[in-house]
Amino acid sequence: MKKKAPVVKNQEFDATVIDLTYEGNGVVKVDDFPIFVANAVPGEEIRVGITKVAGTYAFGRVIKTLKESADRNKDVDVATLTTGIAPLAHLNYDAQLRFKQNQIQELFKKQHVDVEVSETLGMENPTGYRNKAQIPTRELRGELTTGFFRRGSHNLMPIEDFYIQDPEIDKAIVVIRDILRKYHIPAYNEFEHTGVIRNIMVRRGYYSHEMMVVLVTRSKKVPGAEMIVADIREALPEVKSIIQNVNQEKTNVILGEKNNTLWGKDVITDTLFGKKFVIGPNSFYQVNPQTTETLYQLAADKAGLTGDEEVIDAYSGIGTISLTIADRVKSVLGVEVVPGAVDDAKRNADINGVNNAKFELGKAEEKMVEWHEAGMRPDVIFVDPPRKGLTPELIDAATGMEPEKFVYISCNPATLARDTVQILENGYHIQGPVQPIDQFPQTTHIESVTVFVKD
Ligand SMILES: C[S@@+](CC[C@H](N)C(=O)[O-])C[C@H]1O[C@@H](n2cnc3c(N)ncnc32)[C@H](O)[C@@H]1O
Repeated sequence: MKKKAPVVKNQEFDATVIDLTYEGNGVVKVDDFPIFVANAVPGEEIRVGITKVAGTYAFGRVIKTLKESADRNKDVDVATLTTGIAPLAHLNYDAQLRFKQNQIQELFKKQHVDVEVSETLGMENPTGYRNKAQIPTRELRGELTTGFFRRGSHNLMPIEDFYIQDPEIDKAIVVIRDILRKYHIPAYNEFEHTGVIRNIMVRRGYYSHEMMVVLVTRSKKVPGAEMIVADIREALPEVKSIIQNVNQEKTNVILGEKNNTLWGKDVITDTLFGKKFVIGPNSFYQVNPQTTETLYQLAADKAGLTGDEEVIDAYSGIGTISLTIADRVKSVLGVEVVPGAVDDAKRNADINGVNNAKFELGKAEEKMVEWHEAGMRPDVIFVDPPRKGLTPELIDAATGMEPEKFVYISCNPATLARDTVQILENGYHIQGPVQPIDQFPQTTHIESVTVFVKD
């Protein structure tokens, strides 16, 4: 029989925070029954108020902190902590880095994989790093408002300082918001599926300072588009590209597939390792330009490239890994599922005069099987999948091609640890420690590089 919850809604009591969840919530327990509390740091003593009781757990809030932890970050305001933009910001940066190393260790342990995990490589200045913002807009008090959703909700909280974004992007969001207000452009209403502007996306090249503005709209047309474009150009001279992206679906996915360039170029450029990259609106580009070079350098070094290798770069995006390693290998073949990103990758190879890199459009899990069946024998395979990780078919095909090295760049240690079990079963072992790199400070996201070598 299900045990009755030992707490009820609105109950208050004092407790010690004993742990932190993957989502960054503190954990307190009553008779072994877990209660998840936002903005609570392990070691702290708090007065908890129960906000919701579910079957086997409950949620609570901090009513009062009775004893503060030395790991608490005091340099962050309440608004940032209330939104979901920086769910680890209540921890000081050292504690965040330890949390990430520890998460990876725990997830491997759960899979019974014995592996060493190095200390997380962190940033010197771990705020204001994001080169891309995707800001939701909603009508609040009769006007289009920008901000971020409160944690675990779709209630927009108006904020102007997004804490982890490039401050120039924060300023641009406010400017664009005010221009849209000036022309009375209605924001999206997700309940009624009405309104015009769903999101404002801004991307800014870290080195180039080129800015792209994408207005994501529910409607096919943007009323007053010409005036809006003129005002944005005048107010934000860094803007090189203004695009309308149409998303008419009832979905949480931000971008639709259709883009309409309202003014300027259809891409912006940025630089990595001295190479130039064009980046289109739908293309993935690492959001932390300051740590991306470290990440790629590490992956390339760990692969021990000598110049003779035939390489596969699965999940190749706009070709950043392929093109930054191209002069250290014989050839590289990328595969990527987003057509615009493959176009960008091909353009990037041309721009940089790289002629030993090729890119194919397709699902990595299908292409790898095709290439395996065609008898391809790469020396090194890099994989850099989205959070859902690899498929069993991809792992079988990749290991079946018997590369000497298999370099796994992961943004989700849970799927990394899961996939590792199969890679090890298929005749590979882990070389050296897993290296976490903090691509996403203040958030619970964890990036790492793991190298597998053929037994
Ligand atoms: C984490 S990003 C890595 C991109 C690139 N390696 C980089 O560092 O910029 C993952 C990429 O995989 C692509 N992708 C997602 N699912 C895919 C699939 N099934 N097959 C191929 N590519 C896929 C995404 O569009 C995205 O560009």
